[in-house]
Amino acid sequence: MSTAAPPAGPVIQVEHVTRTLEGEIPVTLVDDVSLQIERGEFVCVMGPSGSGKSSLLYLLGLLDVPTTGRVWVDGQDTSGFDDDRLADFRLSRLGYVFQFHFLLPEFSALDNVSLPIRKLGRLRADASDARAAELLDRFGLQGHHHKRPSQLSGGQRQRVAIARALANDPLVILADEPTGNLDSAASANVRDMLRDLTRESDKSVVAVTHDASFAAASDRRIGIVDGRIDMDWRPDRVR
Ligand SMILES: Nc1ncnc2c1ncn2[C@@H]1O[C@H](COP(=O)(O)OP(=O)(O)OP(=O)(O)O)[C@@H](O)[C@H]1O
Repeated sequence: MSTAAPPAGPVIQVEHVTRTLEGEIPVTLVDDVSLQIERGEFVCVMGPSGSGKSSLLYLLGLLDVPTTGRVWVDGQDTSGFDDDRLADFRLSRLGYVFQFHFLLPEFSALDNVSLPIRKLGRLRADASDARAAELLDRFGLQGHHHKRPSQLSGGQRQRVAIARALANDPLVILADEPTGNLDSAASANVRDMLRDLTRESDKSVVAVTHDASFAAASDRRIGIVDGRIDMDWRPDRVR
């Protein structure tokens, strides 16, 4: 699968991004973070519980809007985007994998992957289903296309979720504890699938995780403490 994106510039760039929750006692979730995610990087975000990792991932993935600062995706400043434009950007350029799969329980695996393709509207229904089937097969789900999420194992469900995240050929996959509910064999499988995406294409993966094997497999480790970047390490750059 190829992406039509130009191979220039970071795929996500955030500058001086802060996210504050207003209230009697305001809470700062993300505190003046600036970073760039390059094309093809496998990035692992780590840090103590409650340090703001998920909050940062939501800002990178346009699932939340910063209180101050700017987020560029694919070279475009998203700060002036209205909700429709943000939704379109999420659907066409970004993919998400969460700890809980969030598959639609009443739909088959095939429909769960095909629905976002149909929603984007670039392919007809039959072509959307064909692409969904191809993605499921790629992740070893032959013979499971017509099963509902409840008829699949945890690892299989997460592979459907990865296929769904790839449905519209995104530039980046944002993953929040993608192996948090899986046993070690299924975790390794999901980790390798995400890593392989960054090796076979110039897609990037940003994964929030407590899984040390993710960090070992990553190109870059970002540490978050108290909503700030505490470490940003690329092993290949220090050799
Ligand atoms: N909607 C909210 N209202 C109040 N506090 C919140 C809200 N969302 C997040 N927080 C708080 O903000 C902080 C950062 O949360 P976040 O989920 O980003 O951390 P995290 O590093 O991903 O944690 P974990 O590893 O436990 O998932 C935490 O202290 C959390 O309790």
